Amino acid sequence: MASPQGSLEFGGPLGAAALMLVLPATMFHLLLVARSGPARLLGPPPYLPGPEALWSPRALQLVLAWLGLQAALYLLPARKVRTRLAAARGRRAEGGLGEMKALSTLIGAPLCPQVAEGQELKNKSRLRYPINGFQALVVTTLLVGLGVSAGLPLDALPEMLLPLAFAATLTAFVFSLLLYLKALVAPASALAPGGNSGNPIYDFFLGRELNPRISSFDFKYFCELRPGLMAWVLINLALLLKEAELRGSPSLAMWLVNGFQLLYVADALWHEEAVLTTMDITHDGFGFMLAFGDLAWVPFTYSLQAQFLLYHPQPLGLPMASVICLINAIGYYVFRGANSQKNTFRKNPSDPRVADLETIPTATGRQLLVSGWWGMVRHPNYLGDLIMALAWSLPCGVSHLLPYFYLFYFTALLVHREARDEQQCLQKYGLAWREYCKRVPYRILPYVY
Ligand SMILES: NC(=O)C1=CN([C@@H]2O[C@H](COP(=O)(O)OP(=O)(O)OC[C@H]3O[C@@H](n4cnc5c(N)ncnc54)[C@H](OP(=O)(O)O)[C@@H]3O)[C@@H](O)[C@H]2O)C=CC1
Ligand SMILES: CC(C)CCC[C@@H](C)[C@H]1CC=C2C3=C(CC[C@@]21C)[C@@]1(C)CC[C@H](O)C[C@@H]1CC3
Repeated sequence: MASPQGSLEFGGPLGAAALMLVLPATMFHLLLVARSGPARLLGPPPYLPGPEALWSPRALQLVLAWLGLQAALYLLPARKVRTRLAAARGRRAEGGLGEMKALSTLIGAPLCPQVAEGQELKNKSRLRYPINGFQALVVTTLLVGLGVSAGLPLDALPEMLLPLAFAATLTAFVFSLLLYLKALVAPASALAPGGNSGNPIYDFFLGRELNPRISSFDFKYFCELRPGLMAWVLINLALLLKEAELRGSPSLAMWLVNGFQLLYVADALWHEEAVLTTMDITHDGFGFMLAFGDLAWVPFTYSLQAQFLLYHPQPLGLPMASVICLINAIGYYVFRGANSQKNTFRKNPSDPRVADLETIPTATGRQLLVSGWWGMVRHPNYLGDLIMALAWSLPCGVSHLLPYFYLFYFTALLVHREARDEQQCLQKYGLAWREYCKRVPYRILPYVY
């Protein structure tokens, strides 16, 4: 996508083409290396898989069935809410509270919005999004639990990771192609600020349409949080079950990795609405980068630590496990504290939890927080996320570099993301942003960066 200055990002068409080869190749390299004896991150892969090791119609069926299940969970409650909304609209005469009560009684949930509005679009309209990701996680957990107790061989999944990753990559590629074609007939107002350079390779990679939808089904929002994140924890669980089968019980290290990453995914789905303000939803088009990232990269590389532990068991004593839990808790505290503080402030600046914080006014009418978490560094949420990333790798010991891949990749991703966000904020807030940078000089790590 073009940066606010109009230059192309990610190294332009050449960079985009290279990334489209390097990212899937890296994912397959990691999958192969994690199960090899030496597990060397930087060495060559133990072997090059032939087509028979990659292609499996069954794996493709599983990937499509998984997407179908998640799509159904995304749609079903949303439809209910929409019809109920219509019913609730009929009760407007009762006033706002009456409407909320009617809604919550109908959906059997506490008083909480089940549909959220996104940021304002170019044409001044706002899209509506179902907020039912956490429910989808609960239902998926119940279904998987039922399946396993009925004999579903979840422990067979670790052996299928290679063909599953191939099927997910293929699906992401075909999906991105369809999205590219769909954008050809989309109105100009539906296109993303970037991803429309005129170069087909670059635009295919970045994505042309901002919020591709069919009816109320929003493809980008759906993919960002559900199939990939939930597949990640499902793969982790399958690896844990496989370890229990091989060694009698799961190791403490495997428990920690599963627990930490489940917390992270459940937290993301619990705070699903927050994703509506991320640059992925508000700024980036939906192309190969996000489709591959969401559907293949997240489940198959973010589960690397659990993959590593299955083939390379690591001793972990209780004292060290406690220290690692403390590191994860600190990371989560910073990550959640910072994200919630900003989200609360953006929703309602006079909320008592944030009303006392110091702010900088901007010409847009919005304010920037300059005390609290956002007065410590300019991206405290990234700092918390990185501390958690460290805690996810530590249970794997220090004998191998491989389980630290996520930490290295994530540092690079967040440094790059932070730079893109700075550019966008500078464009949005101008002098006020410069003032913020002067008052809060460090980006992610206090006194270092
Ligand atoms: N695990 C993974 O692979 C990934 C995880 N993440 C995580 O997702 C979360 C969301 O990250 P991301 O979408 O990058 O962006 P952020 O949540 O950091 O949001 C950045 C936006 O926040 C607003 N903002 C910045 N500074 C201030 C301030 N001082 N006061 C008020 N508002 C401010 C600006 O938007 P505005 O002013 O318009 O509100 C800015 O564009 C993070 O916790 C991140 O760590 C992100 C990417 C990948
Ligand atoms: C394939 C490339 C290397 C880039 C892919 C990037 C994607 C994997 C990430 C882009 C932004 C993401 C966010 C999350 C997951 C990873 C992707 C999709 C979260 C959902 C993770 C949980 C957090 O609580 C919110 C994040 C929002 C952004």
